[in-house]
Amino acid sequence: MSKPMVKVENVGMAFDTKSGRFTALRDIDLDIAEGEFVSLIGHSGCGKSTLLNLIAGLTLPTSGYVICGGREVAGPGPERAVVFQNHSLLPWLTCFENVYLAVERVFGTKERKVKLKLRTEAALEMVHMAHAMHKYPHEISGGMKQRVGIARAFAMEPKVLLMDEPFGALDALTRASLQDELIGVMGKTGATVVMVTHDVDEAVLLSDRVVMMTNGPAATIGEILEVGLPKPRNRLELAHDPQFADCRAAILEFLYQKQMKKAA
Ligand SMILES: Nc1ncnc2c1ncn2[C@@H]1O[C@H](COP(=O)(O)OP(=O)(O)OP(=O)(O)O)[C@@H](O)[C@H]1O
Repeated sequence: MSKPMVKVENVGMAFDTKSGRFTALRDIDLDIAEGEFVSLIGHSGCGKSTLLNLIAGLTLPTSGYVICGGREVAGPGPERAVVFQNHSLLPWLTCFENVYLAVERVFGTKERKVKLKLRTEAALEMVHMAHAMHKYPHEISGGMKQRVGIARAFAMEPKVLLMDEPFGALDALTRASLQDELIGVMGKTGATVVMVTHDVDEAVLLSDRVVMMTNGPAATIGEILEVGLPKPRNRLELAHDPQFADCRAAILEFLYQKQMKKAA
């Protein structure tokens, strides 16, 4: 791998709780290349969000360090945009204004308003939300809100896009159409992405590599699967692809045999 975009080096994370110190993560080593799409998968509570938050700089590790774009992560920054499960749009702003606010924060000091508006519109068009850009969040569906959240993140042109179960709150059909849209957007932007998911099919469909985490406490990386399917991917074609089935089976085996046995 050429110089990684994200480097997680010997990271451990412990929380001080009422009942003492709780070690959530230990010995996490992970290099993510520029343009790579990596999913984090594992049983509930194993520490996927904790790891994503460490890369986002929302929390700092108790041991080891995280490097992004050659610099140590010491807090959140616009080069690492985060998309959460629940859109987190500001309810008093329209879709356009929600995206514009982020664009202005990142580019406002060096670009004119007309350019900022164009950036905002382009991001909303990319997720097919241009038609509803002047609507307020309460006027649009959950899937549409999530599209706006993704547009806002891409509009910031982050080096790394971090997504914590971005489609987890959506029904299966909306989720599938957003995954397909994300495949299209990825093809255009070549962004580096780290995504937390519980969905095995989603992980295989979208990822270059799937990082499988052991059960907590003191969770770590158990196995890493190289997906290797050519991109862009088409969900209908993959439904009959033996390589897709093998990837799926490898993850299921890790989650429901190897990890379940340990938990038992
Ligand atoms: N701020 C905190 N203080 C104490 N414990 C925490 C804190 N944040 C997370 N934890 C604990 O760390 C462990 C990992 O939590 P995390 O939310 O990262 O898991 P997860 O794999 O993302 O879970 P899920 O799939 O259910 O969202 C859990 O046991 C959780 O209770």
